[in-house]
Amino acid sequence: MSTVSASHPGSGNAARLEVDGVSLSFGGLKALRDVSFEVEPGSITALIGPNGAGKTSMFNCISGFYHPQAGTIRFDGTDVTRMHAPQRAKLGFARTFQNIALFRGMTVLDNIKLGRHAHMSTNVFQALLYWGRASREEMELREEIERRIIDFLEIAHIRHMPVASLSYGLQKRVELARALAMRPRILMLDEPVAGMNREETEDMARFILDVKEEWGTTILMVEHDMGMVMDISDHVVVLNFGEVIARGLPREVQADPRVAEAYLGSGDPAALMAKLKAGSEAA
Ligand SMILES: Nc1ncnc2c1ncn2[C@@H]1O[C@H](COP(=O)(O)OP(=O)(O)OP(=O)(O)O)[C@@H](O)[C@H]1O
Repeated sequence: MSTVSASHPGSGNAARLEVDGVSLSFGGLKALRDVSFEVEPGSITALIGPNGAGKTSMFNCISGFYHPQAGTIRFDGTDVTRMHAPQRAKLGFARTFQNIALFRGMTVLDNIKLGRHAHMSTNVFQALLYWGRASREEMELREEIERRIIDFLEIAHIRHMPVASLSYGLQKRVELARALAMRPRILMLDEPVAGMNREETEDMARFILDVKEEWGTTILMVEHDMGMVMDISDHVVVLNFGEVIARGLPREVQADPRVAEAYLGSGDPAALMAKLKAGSEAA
């Protein structure tokens, strides 16, 4: 397993996120209605719900791609609701994407290096200029961070390979590495195990838990794999038709008839448990 010490640059720097009364409409369609929840520092919170429930819309409001018409998003007490995505990245927001967003022709290491740019500028070209000006000490510090992330995620053997040559599961791991290179205070994972086989899913779940436990990073994820969500989350928030219908510990959410109804059309938690179990075993 990994050897990252408690003195890792990301440790002890977790942030609290508060979503308070957020509403978002697209024309006449209400994608989010008065959504409120908290993500505690150093915890894993999962945002779940059936297709079209509003999970991606919520994620985009938190990372700054969308701006809600009502409500407030606070990050360690700072109101970030009107801030743009690059400003939020500078505060410590980092995210991965549902469809992998890597430069496929570039090596793993170069992709991870691009994670740095969040703290320097708003685009890659400015980041490249910055590297030219950065002091030797800064460069050494960043290289140390990259080396530790690469060891941590067990990708040293592929660091000089082009991303396009890697399996899907490894590409997702490189995307996580790039997000970690931003030294996030909150890590937002958009369907981190979508499309993965069981072994890849278990590896990714282990790495996500390690990020929380060894770095203390606050983690918010959207994920459809219920087995994985229930295994590693501290807190689960359930959206349906843009509204929070349940939130709490994984076992509380699983036992909630409103959640069973949203997923199955009936309020039988036992049937939901059976479906989740079947889904996990089939994957
Ligand atoms: N850019 C947009 N323009 C118009 N409607 C949108 C836009 N983005 C989302 N919607 C609508 O808002 C609602 C919520 O969509 P959203 O993608 O947030 O749900 P989701 O829970 O992430 O779904 P899925 O699990 O299928 O990804 C849906 O009815 C969707 O069609």
